[in-house]
Amino acid sequence: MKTIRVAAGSVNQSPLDWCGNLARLKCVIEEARAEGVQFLCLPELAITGYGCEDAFLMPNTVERAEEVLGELLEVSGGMMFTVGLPWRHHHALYNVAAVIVDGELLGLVGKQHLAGDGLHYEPRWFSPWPRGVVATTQCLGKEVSIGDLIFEVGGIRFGFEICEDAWSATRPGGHLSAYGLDILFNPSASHFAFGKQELRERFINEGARSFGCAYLYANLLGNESGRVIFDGGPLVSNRGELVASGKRFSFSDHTLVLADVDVDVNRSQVAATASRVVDAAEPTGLVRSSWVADWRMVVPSAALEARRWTKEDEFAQAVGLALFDYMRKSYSQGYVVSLSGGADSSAVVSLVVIGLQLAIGELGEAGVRERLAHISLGDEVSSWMSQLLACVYQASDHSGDATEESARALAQAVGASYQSWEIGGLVEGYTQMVGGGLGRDLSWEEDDLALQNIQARVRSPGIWMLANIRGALLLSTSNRSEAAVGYATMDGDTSGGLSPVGGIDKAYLREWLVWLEKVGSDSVARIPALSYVNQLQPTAELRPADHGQTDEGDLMPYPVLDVIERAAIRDKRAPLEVFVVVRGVFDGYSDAQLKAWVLKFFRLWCRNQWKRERYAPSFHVDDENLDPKTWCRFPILSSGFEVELRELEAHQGSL
Ligand SMILES: Nc1ncnc2c1ncn2[C@@H]1O[C@H](COP(=O)(O)OP(=O)(O)OC[C@H]2O[C@@H]([n+]3cccc(C(=O)O)c3)[C@H](O)[C@@H]2O)[C@@H](O)[C@H]1O
Ligand SMILES: Nc1ncnc2c1ncn2[C@@H]1O[C@H](COP(=O)(O)OP(=O)(O)OP(=O)(O)O)[C@@H](O)[C@H]1O
Ligand SMILES: NC(=O)CC[C@H](N)C(=O)O
Repeated sequence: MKTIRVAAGSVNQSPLDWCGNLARLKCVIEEARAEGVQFLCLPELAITGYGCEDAFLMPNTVERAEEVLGELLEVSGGMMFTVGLPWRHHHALYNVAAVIVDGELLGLVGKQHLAGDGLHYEPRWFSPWPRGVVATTQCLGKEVSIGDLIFEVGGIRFGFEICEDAWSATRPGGHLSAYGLDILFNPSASHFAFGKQELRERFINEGARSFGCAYLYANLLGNESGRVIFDGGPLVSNRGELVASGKRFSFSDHTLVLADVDVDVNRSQVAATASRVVDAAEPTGLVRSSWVADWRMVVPSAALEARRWTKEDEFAQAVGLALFDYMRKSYSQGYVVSLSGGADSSAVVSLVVIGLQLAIGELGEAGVRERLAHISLGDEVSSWMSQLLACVYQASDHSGDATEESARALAQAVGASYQSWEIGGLVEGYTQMVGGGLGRDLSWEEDDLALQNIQARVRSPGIWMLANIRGALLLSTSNRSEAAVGYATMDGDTSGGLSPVGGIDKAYLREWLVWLEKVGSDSVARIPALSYVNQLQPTAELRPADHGQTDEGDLMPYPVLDVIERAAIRDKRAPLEVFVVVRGVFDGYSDAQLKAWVLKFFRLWCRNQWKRERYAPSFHVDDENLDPKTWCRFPILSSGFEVELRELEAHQGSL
């Protein structure tokens, strides 16, 4: 029996936060040491933070990262760990994992497959390290190996797959395993998306099974740089079986999971695999160290977080954590929401509440005070919500009692501060002023959009003013479905610094609110006061009540909009193909009606790219994202699929 103790740790880092990032790394290393860990995996680019953007190109960034690495050497006595940083070699930048063993830097492993799709832009800054190439570099005043390396430390063989490396068909574990692997390390910076942890578990288990080793997976944690949420949730698999899985969406600075692995058992199983391809020669990139980890005689243990994740729970916890982190990392005093009592603003309020409740649940009162040290929180925990979240209902002449009741009930139930303002006089003032200048009275017949938009815009200055006074962030409430078709007033209801539900569609938000009212989970408490909003039909309430305005009347049913949007934008189908898709999904509508909605979608989509460019940053939750800065790019000016739409319009008969 030869048992080693391995661990994977997640850390909540911030880009370029040299002192904070170092302190958190030291903390997790010390905890691992106290637990007797011998081999520890820490995340990709954890020294600098993953989201440094073009600051990766600053020589200062690489120099500071090297200094931090030097400080980490000093706390590496008696153990091996790996941590990620950017590194320059031959005037190119590489994304590397440093391997540190008992006070010595053994080498720098280069990432071979750069992440360049979706919200990842690594090829903008980094070069991929070529397979099979090994070189030397000067780091911390000494010559060390860099490149496609494999290590033998105290008789334990280990190699690396750095995040995207493991997502590729040509993952490095395949060729490394020919030389015999005891451990494969995967330092990662893998963004949250619905259902993605299951996918990670699949390739981690599969790697560990087919390479016959222990697989250590360490992801980053939390809202690191604004938009992207990292799950945390470190994992250890041994020969295909998940043996340790850490908390996802933790509010702590770090999480750590341990596992004891019997190397002898793994090796004999591998030796018994007749189909295994073995390379008897030494690998070119072999780096050896004589440091010997103490062998243990302990029965392998496991630390599994056995939890089935629903999409509802993932959404609540990921965005709750993202909002909490955003508040503390932006040093703001809390949040302000213009609360209409409708679905979007109610969802935004609920997510802020969930974030604070989860933080209190996990960190306790003292822990939250420490995390929000820049805020002088009230003596009573029960007063915190009203201190950190202010909601304002802003009634116009067209607002209904039902929405005000819904807004008030929610704010009171969650303990947020609440007030109600009248904006009718301000709307009237602008209408008179502009009408006076034009020399005519404005009317709904002639000036419909302008009269709608002025109400949404008049709600903006007061709520911004309140945000300024409270030193708080104004949250905008736009959802992804509205963003797709520009169904929002720019500088009106789009006002705000952060858009928590900008990445999620309206139909799902409404389902989620029902779940939150009626179901909840072990971690996320129900909010029964959402019963009011869940009974309302979504409406902008911008036209007089007798116009019977509803979002779906102005646009189209949200479920249809979602299917069109997915087919057109995520799946990149042409208008006629989109029509074929929706026709296959919805048989209750006529062809003429569906065609009209597809045409409307494309026209509004093309016309409103400029609005999407101007939305406040939102959180990434899936691959249907429309954020032009990170995910979905489209020209602001274009012909708007003129020819394709004409063809669709003219199309008759069977398809
Ligand atoms: N390519 C371009 N680049 C830069 N700017 C461009 C532009 N095209 C138009 N514009 C500008 O945009 C203006 C029009 O945009 P904007 O003023 O935002 O308004 P607009 O898009 O015309 O109308 C807003 C729509 O959103 C709906 N809405 C508003 C508020 C709340 C809700 C709700 O769901 O609660 C719904 C409302 O019913 C209406 O259908 C133009 O006057 C022009 O100045
Ligand atoms: N009466 C109001 N009081 C305060 N804010 C309002 C009011 N009406 C609209 N707003 C602001 O404008 C945003 C957009 O309006 P919208 O009607 O789309 O709200 P909503 O919360 O999405 O409700 P719905 O589900 O009815 O669409 C709201 O989320 C809110 O921030
Ligand atoms: N940092 C990375 O290499 C991330 C890429 C990987 N496909 C992921 O999303 O997890």
